[in-house]
Amino acid sequence: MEPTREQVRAAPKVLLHDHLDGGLRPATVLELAREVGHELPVGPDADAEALGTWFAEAADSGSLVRYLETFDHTVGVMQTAPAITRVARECVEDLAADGVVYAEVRYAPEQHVEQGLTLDEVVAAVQEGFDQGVAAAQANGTPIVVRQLLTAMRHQARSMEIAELAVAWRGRGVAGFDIAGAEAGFPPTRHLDAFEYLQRENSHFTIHAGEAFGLPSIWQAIQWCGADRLGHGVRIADDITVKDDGEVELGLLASYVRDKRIPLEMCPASNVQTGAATSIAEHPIGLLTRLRFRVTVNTDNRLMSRTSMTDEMTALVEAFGYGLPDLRWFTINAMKSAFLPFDERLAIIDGIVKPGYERLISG
Ligand SMILES: O=c1[nH]cnc2c1ncn2[C@H]1C[C@H](O)[C@@H](CO)O1
Ligand SMILES: [Zn+2]
Repeated sequence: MEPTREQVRAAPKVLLHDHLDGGLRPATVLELAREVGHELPVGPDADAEALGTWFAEAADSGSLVRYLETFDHTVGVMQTAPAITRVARECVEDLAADGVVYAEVRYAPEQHVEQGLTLDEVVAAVQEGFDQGVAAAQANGTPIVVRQLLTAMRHQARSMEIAELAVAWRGRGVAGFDIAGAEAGFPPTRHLDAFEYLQRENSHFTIHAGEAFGLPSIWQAIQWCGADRLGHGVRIADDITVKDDGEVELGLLASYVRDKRIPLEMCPASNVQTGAATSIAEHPIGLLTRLRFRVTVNTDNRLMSRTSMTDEMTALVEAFGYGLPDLRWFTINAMKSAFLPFDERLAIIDGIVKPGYERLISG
């Protein structure tokens, strides 16, 4: 039996790949833009609905580079500590209201220093907002655990600094590191020194790879840089052949990713917008799930992709006929792959995820 949208919303969900600067409420962008004098691409009379539509349509471009241009209008209004704290608090409130019980939310500190904040002040402002959001969600009866991932922009040259920042903030709300931005032309090995440093420090990191560029990017992320997880990784499907008789053949890299249980942070709606997949129904997540890769389901950018965890999972239910046990599998995959200590992961799996699905399945 396919779950209803309301059941999907009620199910405990785990989110590993969500950008803070890709998840603002349209109304908040409008208000902050007015406060700081940031010029938006919509007319002065546009309301939140119209601005939300602008983001979704502008991002629906078939190109990652054009998709990323829309972030000028979110990053542009996140340049002061109060603005950043507000966005971070609302992010947690929105995720908790959507039934997310654990989230790792990422952003690039280096993009929030235009008006004089230090990198450290940016991380502190986000943490303040996360703490406020967690307290509000707890009071609301929808408890959530949230961690930051610090992203370095792959076309810039600050990855070592950001990696050091992630290590300095370890244990104070930051669980790991990431690189993002335009993929083609900016291979992860450009930042090898940062990844080697993180490994020496026993830190965790994920790398956006195999989204707008193919197998070489995934190969470098894993075999040169040592990524714990892959951001997107959809193009791993290029290394899988499905023959006419249905037999499946995995290339060496695809085998490695599956054998080592390397988590794939899949973001179906975002991939359709950037052209990494033609539709949800044709998204490689179907094949990869069937082949039992370590697949996880994520939102990427809730504003630009007009999505939520409930939307992503509901779309998968509609496209592939998944039931609650499948959604539980994605969720446990994600929780197993989180950058939290093992005992804390287990506590969420056994104490929250499994009983939550059990109630829905038996009820
Ligand atoms: O899907 C993505 N691929 C590559 N980069 C991305 C994606 N979504 C967001 N970003 C970029 C734009 C943001 O400003 C930055 C940090 O969150 O990460
Ligand atoms: Zn992303």
